[in-house]
Amino acid sequence: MAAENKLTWDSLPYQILPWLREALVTRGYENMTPVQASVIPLFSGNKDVVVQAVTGSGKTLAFVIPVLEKLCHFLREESAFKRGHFGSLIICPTKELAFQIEAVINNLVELCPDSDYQLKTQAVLGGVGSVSTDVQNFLKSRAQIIIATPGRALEFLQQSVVKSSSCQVLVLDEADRLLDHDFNSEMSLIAKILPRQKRVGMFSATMSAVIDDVFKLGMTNPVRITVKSDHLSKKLVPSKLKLFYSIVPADEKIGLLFHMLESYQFKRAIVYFPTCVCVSHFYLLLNHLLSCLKKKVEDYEVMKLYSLHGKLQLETRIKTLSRFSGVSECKNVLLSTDVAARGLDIPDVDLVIQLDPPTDPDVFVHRCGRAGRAGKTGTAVVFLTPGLEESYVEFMGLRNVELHHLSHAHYNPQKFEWIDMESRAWLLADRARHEIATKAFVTYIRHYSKHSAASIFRVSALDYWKLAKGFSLFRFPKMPENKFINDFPDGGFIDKSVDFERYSFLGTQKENARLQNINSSSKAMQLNEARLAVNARKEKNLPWSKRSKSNSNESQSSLSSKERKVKERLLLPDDGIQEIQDDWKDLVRANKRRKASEITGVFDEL
Ligand SMILES: Nc1ncnc2c1ncn2[C@@H]1O[C@H](COP(=O)(O)OP(=O)(O)OP(=O)(O)O)[C@@H](O)[C@H]1O
Repeated sequence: MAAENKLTWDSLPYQILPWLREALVTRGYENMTPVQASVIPLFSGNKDVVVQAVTGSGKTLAFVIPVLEKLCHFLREESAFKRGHFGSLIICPTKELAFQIEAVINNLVELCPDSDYQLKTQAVLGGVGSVSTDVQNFLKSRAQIIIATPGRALEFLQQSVVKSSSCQVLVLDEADRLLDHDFNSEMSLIAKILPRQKRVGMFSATMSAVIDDVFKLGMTNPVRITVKSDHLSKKLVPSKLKLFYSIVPADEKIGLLFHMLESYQFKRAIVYFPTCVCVSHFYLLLNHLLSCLKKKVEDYEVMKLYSLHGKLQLETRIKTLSRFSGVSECKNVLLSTDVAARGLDIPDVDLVIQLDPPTDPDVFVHRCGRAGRAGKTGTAVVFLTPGLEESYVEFMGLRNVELHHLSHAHYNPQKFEWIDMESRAWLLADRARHEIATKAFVTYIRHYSKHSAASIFRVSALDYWKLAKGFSLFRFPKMPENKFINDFPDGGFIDKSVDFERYSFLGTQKENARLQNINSSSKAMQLNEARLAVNARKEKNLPWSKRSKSNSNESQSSLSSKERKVKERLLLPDDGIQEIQDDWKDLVRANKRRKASEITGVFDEL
């Protein structure tokens, strides 16, 4: 990092522990960054701090150094923490970030020659093993520094053998995220469990809404420290990070993305998508398009794609991140949800592309901030669709985030028509791909409805035809939003040439199940027809006054009340019981999954 004004470790108003100073220099941190110079003396002393500093400015060391110093001082006086006690709790919103913080600490601690200190860390993470395993490991290792995600941190603290009375420091990394409504209740309970006599540090690049919560966490005399990109500007992003927007119709986004990934010079890029299924769909599709290019162009410069989202196993997520960050001969591109938006420090990410702005404008700053870190240059581009979304530029300007227009003079949409053709052929080859694309489309719309800037991002104003084309859909799914679609086609069929009766799965098991389903549906239809005929005959024999009542009872009774509600919600035309039952089953499954993911943590939604 460029040392502005040479802030050496010796220029601190007190002397940093000699082993730590040496370890820092050995690890390449010759000088302090501005945020470290401002925070360390206060937080190592007796102040609680609320720190807002631009992405990539070195906030991690700004809390890691005080944490290590406090624990070393404690250990020097008390020689050890009692069994079941710990000295510091660092909470962050994602597992990836927890591992990253743990690595930064261990990287320094392993250079500590003084056997008196023996500082140890433990990651305590939701969805990883059980809390009782965490406790067993903790009692065995006697780790003094716990790095945890909020839900598991609370569970851990609630175990009777875990004693929090010796906790000296509480750190909230990405504090604004930890104090928002998703985690607020856990954080309040954690604050009640921890002793009052502790230092608290809150860190983030965005701190819009946390100030009211400061006192809830037991901060007695907090100091607010704000470090902007340079002293004169109010900018919330690093000065070497250039922010751009491009106006792109929804059906041209993938073409333009391809163009940029092909023609831009970069080492590592992160492309953000709104939901896990969107990442899965576009990861598969883009990989296919890349393989097409490799066949067409002989010396095509290979680009490697990676996908990351919260529905992947933790092990896969960690492996993906390490491969994406590792040495590579070619350009590396990570397709991700917001699971990689905050805190991740991946070397040499120099390009960030957002296919859509995030629902929370603060997340925009964090996403962009994966590039242009530690004084390096970076570029971040967001795609906006023409119409209402253009006002996002002004909206962000009011938040001191200045976006510049990026035109793509060398981009010729016609040159990318092959993408539409290849995508179509690829989807037609396997009905499963169309199912994923459909799910991605639905989750996209659900996600779009959650934008906090609701006047800019209106579900009713979306261009559904172009959007569906962007997802390569052959048929609109049944969903309440269909009422917003102009000239909604009969049965939702967009591409009438696709015969859905014959549209098959590549996998034999799925295809057999589909064929069986068709078979049993047609049998059910025959039975139903027979039943209707019997009913019609019965009705003929009924007195006239009772006819209509019995008719309505008949049609209603074949559906359960829940199914009826689903039918109403889906605005279905009266097109068969089987489909309603399928939709109902899907909804029940989705609800179960949602409940399960609520238990494992909100970030699993990403
Ligand atoms: N004193 C220093 N000298 C040189 N490099 C540093 C120094 N402090 C931190 N860095 C490097 O700067 C990069 C960014 O640091 P860090 O991840 O702590 O940023 P951050 O402010 O927490 O960012 P974010 O807001 O995105 O979480 C890291 O690669 C880190 O190694």
